[in-house]
Amino acid sequence: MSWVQIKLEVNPKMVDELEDQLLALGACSVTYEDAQDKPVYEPKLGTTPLWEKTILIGLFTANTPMELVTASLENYFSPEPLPSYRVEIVEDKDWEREWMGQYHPMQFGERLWICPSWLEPPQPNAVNLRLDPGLAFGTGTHPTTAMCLTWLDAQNLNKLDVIDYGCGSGILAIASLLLGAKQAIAIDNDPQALQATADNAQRNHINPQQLHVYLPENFSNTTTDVLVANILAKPLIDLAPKLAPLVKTDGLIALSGILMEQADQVIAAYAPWFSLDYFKTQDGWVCLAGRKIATH
Ligand SMILES: C[S@@+](CC[C@H](N)C(=O)[O-])C[C@H]1O[C@@H](n2cnc3c(N)ncnc32)[C@H](O)[C@@H]1O
Repeated sequence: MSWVQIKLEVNPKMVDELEDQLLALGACSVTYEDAQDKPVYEPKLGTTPLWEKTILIGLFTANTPMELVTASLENYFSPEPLPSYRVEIVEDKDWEREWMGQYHPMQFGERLWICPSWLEPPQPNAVNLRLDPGLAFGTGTHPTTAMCLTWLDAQNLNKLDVIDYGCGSGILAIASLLLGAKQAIAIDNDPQALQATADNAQRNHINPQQLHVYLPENFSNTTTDVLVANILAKPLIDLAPKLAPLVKTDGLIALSGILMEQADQVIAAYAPWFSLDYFKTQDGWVCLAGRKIATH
């Protein structure tokens, strides 16, 4: 299995804070090395000498959209520029053991827990979704996923249909079903995400009749009670005219993957069909939620 890592050249004083930041962004592990121990970057004239810097390394699963990670880091460092960094693919099975020690059961809202398969759920009577980091995005560690999970937990999904647009690992579709939804449709433009969703559904004993996975081009439009989409602001804005007809009048929508400064643009793009409001903000990200209004 391959991984993707981001190496940031940072001031050693920032290491602890940035480690938390990378973990919050979904890193499976964070390690660091003093630049003088293992020089990775050539010193340039007029720049801070290497030995005053630390190389912080955040390791992510291969399909993590690194543009989400770098956008979030840019936001974190703003108004200062993002320090010098590089993103690279890593082939190293030893990392698997590294992150196994760092991925813990997590609670979202009142009822929902995401638990790795190698640990017993701390609350056996809670709604426990068993999930391990894999090739598709969506473990619950990223704030954009976490906010959607909290939103789903806060809804009464009993007997409702849910569409998870941009399903990644299928975490939101599977959580919806475990929280009582009648049926879920999971859509992604990455075939690997659809495979991961099917595998994760099986691991959670989801009835195959309740979950259907589609590439966007193979999905014949239907209407749903609830739509959740954790993609980036730009695709969400482009998709607005396509997603709007999928939701029944008075149906619910939650949109995530949006940076604070992009929220107004997303609200405006969906305004012809939805009254959207801030549901939650976390680490510079926003989750918008609302209902479909009657249009004439
Ligand atoms: C940030 S991940 C979210 C995964 C998961 N739903 C979660 O909340 O963790 C976004 C997913 O959307 C998919 N995606 C991006 N643009 C898309 C589009 N235009 N149509 C369908 N899927 C898309 C990506 O392949 C990726 O799996």
